[in-house]
Parts: sequence; C-alpha cells; structure tokens
Amino acid sequence: MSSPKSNKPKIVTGPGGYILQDVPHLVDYLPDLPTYPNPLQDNPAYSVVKQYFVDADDSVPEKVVVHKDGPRGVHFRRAGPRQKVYFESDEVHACIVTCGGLCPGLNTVIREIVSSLSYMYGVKRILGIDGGYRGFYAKNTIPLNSKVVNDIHKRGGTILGTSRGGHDTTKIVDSIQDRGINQVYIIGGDGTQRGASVIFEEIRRRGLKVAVVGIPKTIDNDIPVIDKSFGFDTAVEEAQRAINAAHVEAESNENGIGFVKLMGRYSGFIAMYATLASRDVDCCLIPESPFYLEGEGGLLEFIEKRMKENGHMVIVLAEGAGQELMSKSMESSTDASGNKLLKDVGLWLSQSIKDHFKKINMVMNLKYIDPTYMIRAVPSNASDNVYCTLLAQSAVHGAMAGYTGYTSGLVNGRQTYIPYYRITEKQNNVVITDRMWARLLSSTNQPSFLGPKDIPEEKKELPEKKPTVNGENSAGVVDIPPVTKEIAK
Ligand SMILES: Nc1ncnc2c1ncn2[C@@H]1O[C@H](COP(=O)(O)OP(=O)(O)O)[C@@H](O)[C@H]1O
Ligand SMILES: O=P(O)(O)OC[C@H]1O[C@](O)(COP(=O)(O)O)[C@@H](O)[C@@H]1O
Ligand SMILES: [Mg+2]
Repeated sequence: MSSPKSNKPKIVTGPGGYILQDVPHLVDYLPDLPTYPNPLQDNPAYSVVKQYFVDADDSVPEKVVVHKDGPRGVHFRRAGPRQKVYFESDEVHACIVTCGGLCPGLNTVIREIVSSLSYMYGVKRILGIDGGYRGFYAKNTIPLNSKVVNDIHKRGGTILGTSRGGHDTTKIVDSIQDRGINQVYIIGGDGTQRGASVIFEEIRRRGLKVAVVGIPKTIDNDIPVIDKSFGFDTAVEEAQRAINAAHVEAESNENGIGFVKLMGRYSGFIAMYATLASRDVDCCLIPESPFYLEGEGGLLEFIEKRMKENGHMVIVLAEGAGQELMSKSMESSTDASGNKLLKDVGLWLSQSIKDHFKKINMVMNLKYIDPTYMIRAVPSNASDNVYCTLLAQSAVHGAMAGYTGYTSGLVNGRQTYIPYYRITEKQNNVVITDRMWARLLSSTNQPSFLGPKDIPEEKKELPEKKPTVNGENSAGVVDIPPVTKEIAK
C-alpha cells in the first residue's frame, strides 16, 4: 500500500489477483480523529434492517464477467453506512455545488443530499453554493433545509444554478476554510470531477478535516467506470418524443426525411440508445463512428437507397458526429471550461442532403428537429429519481464515515466509492467494434460506413480474446483528446 500521506493511489491487493482501488480517508492525513457511533443505529427506519452497516471489507468488482482461470481483478469500496462516523451531527457544516451543463435529476440529487444529512444524520447546517465553482468566492450562499428542497425534484435544471469555467482552487479552498465547511458535495461531469480532485488535493495539503465528495453528472454518459449517469434514461426517453415527431413528419410528406440532432459531444450514447429504443430510426450517426458523404458506400448513397425503398426515413445524429467533415476554415473555439465548441453538424448535414437530392432531381422533404436543450431541461423520470436518491444517500454515508476524495457511483448495480483518478483518467465512449453498436446496425439495417482503416489494429488481430465489460461489451474507454481541455479561469 502506498504511503497514506502521499497522493499516490491507495491500492490493496489480496489472494487470487484481488485488487482494491481504495479511496482516501481523513485519517490518512489526520490520524488522531475521534470517532462516534453512527446515529443511524437509533433511526427507526433502519432498526428493522438485518445488516444495516456495510462490512468494512465489502467491495464491488469492476468486471462481473471473468474467465474461470482469470484473476479476481479490480474492486471498489462498497458504499453505505458504517458503524462509526467521523463527524458529530452538530459539527457538520455541509455545502452542495452543481457545475457544468444541465442534466435531468440535479435537483433530486440536491434534495436527497439535504434529506439524507438532515433525516439520517441530524445535520442542520447545509449551504447551497450559487452558480457552480465560481459561486464559492463570487456569490452569496443559499441556506438549504428539508423545507426549501421539498418540491425541487419536480423541476428541471438546478435550483443552485451552474456555470462553466471559474475554477480557482485557492479561492475555492479559502472559501471552504473561511466558512468552516467540512463536507463538500460536488455534482458535475468529467470537468467538475477534475476540479473536485484538485480541491481535495489542496484540502489534504492544508490538513483540513473536510470530506470532498463527487457525484457524477453527465447527460452524455461519458464518465467511465460507472454503469450509467443519472438523467441518462430520462434523456433517452425524452428523445423519443423528437424521434416520434420526426417519424410522423417523414411519413406524412412525399419522400420525407425526419432529421433529429441529439446531444453527445464525444460520446454517442444518447443517440445510440434513443435509436435502439425507437425502432423508427433508419440511420444513427455518432462521433465514434466515422462516415463519409459522397460515393459508393457513402451516407448520401444510403439515404437515396432507403428513400427509394421506403419513401421516407428518420436520421438521428449526435452533435459531435462528422465534425471532421465540415470546412476546416470554420473557426473552432472553446467554452469557459475549455471544452471545444462544436460546429453545427445538423444544419450542415441537412443542407448537404438537400443539395444532393436537388442535384439528382428527386423530390425530398427534410424536417430538421433540434431538441437538444429541451431534452436536458426536463425533470428526471421515476427510475432516475430512485437512482438519484441512492446516489445521494451513498455519498452522504461515505462522507460521514470519513471517506474523502471519491466519486460516488453505481458499478454493476451496486453503489461504490471510486477514487477520482479512475473517473478523470479516461472518457466513456461507444466502442463501435463491440456488440452494442453491432446490435444497433442490425436494428436500423444501416451500413457501418467504415473502411478497414477505421478499425483499430488490435481489434483486427484479437477479435475474441478481450474480456467483456459488464458481459455486454456495451461501453469502452478511450483517452480524452488532449485538445479538449484548457482551463479558463
Ligand atoms: N481540469 C480541471 N481542473 C479544474 N477544474 C476544472 C477542470 N476541468 C473543468 N473544470 C471546472 O469544472 C467545471 C465544470 O466543467 P465542464 O467541463 O464545464 O462541465 P462538466 O463537469 O459537466 O464536464 C467548470 O467550472 C470548470 O472550470
Ligand atoms: O451549451 P452548453 O451549456 O455549453 O452545453 C452544451 C454541451 O453540454 C453537454 O450536454 C455536455 O455537458 P457536460 O460536459 O457539462 O456534461 C453536451 O452534450 C453539449 O455539447
Ligand atoms: Mg463534460
């Protein structure tokens, strides 16, 4: 195991190739902290639960499908209430912040963090940070209690407000220290979790008794390790409304094309799942799967063929798809967080399709629907609400138990604590050589548009050998393109 005071990963190994990628704990750098009995043991809701405290040695495997002779592999610490806590109820001064883009379920997570702290641990002092990271030092705080958050899960967005950019570690940690905050709940995507990681490092460097907890939010589902992000199901469901409308328009017009653009900067999960769910989609285009327009095997040839066969079609496009096809001369810039701003591939592609049909002198009616922000702004659905609740409760149990520097996340259906480096090192992407994308291709009956040059070498050589993720090969991780992140303050 690495030295507890260092910022090296905490790795515990065991028999049979067992590896625990553990999360930091306050006692790693404050060894003499007192502990207290968990107040949950007197909570009537928990008194009937047979084993309500999680065993200290419980962990959750990252991969559930393993070869019979293979090692036990990587595990994460199981989330849940512990017998001893490192904070007394009166001592806790918590804060919650939401950062990055919107995602259905943000308000539910806020509500459930507040409820868990108040109802399970008797915490009375909870602050909302207004408007993302910069709210720590540039804005007033919002006092939160069960009454204030009672109804908020029925609303989209975040009652705390959010922002991009403005992450100034020193100012943020100064503010945490000055206000006497000792539990920080940070809800946000990949960028936010990177920010949380540096806040945690600074807090550890200063030797503060402050638990830093991340809760992963990403409508694009681009955060690795976790099964999926909260709000993703809601987004896929909401996308159905746009796809249905596109289908109705397409069917009702002569040679109609219904064309829907969905979110997905680098990861096409929303487009892929919305397509699979709908069954009305003839072609799905995502950032991970290159395509080309002209010539044999190109997109335009396929559209023409499908139109001649069916008289209408529906196309779903993720916003990050085909970016490389658009004019290089079009200026590309970044948002305040350093994320590359995308060119509008939807408008460009619909114009290219229109031009093509004009050229071949064929009647065609294209209706372009861009529901991107509508999908993101809705409240979360029932299953996401349950997910948000468990996520928030797990996050709170971990902080009360003294864990810090972690992201709370669902792994193979179990709540876990994941060290930041596993969340921030990679990005979750659709792996187009895996089974899920093949399922989509066979469902839409679209060509892959891939040439041999588009298939990674290792996939050509080792088609069968790679162990599957969750038994389905449904998602993979790739390195984040270095150009995407330049932090603007
Ligand atoms: N590498 C980083 N280090 C510190 N803060 C970061 C980093 N990347 C992003 N952030 C901050 O995290 C916040 C959200 O990031 P952003 O990329 O906009 O959204 P998301 O977290 O949803 O991916 C912003 O305030 C941004 O300044
Ligand atoms: O216009 P905004 O608010 O910058 O958001 C647009 C982007 O937000 C996203 O929903 C992802 O946002 P996050 O990185 O914050 O999760 C992308 O799909 C989209 O490109
Ligand atoms: Mg992001």
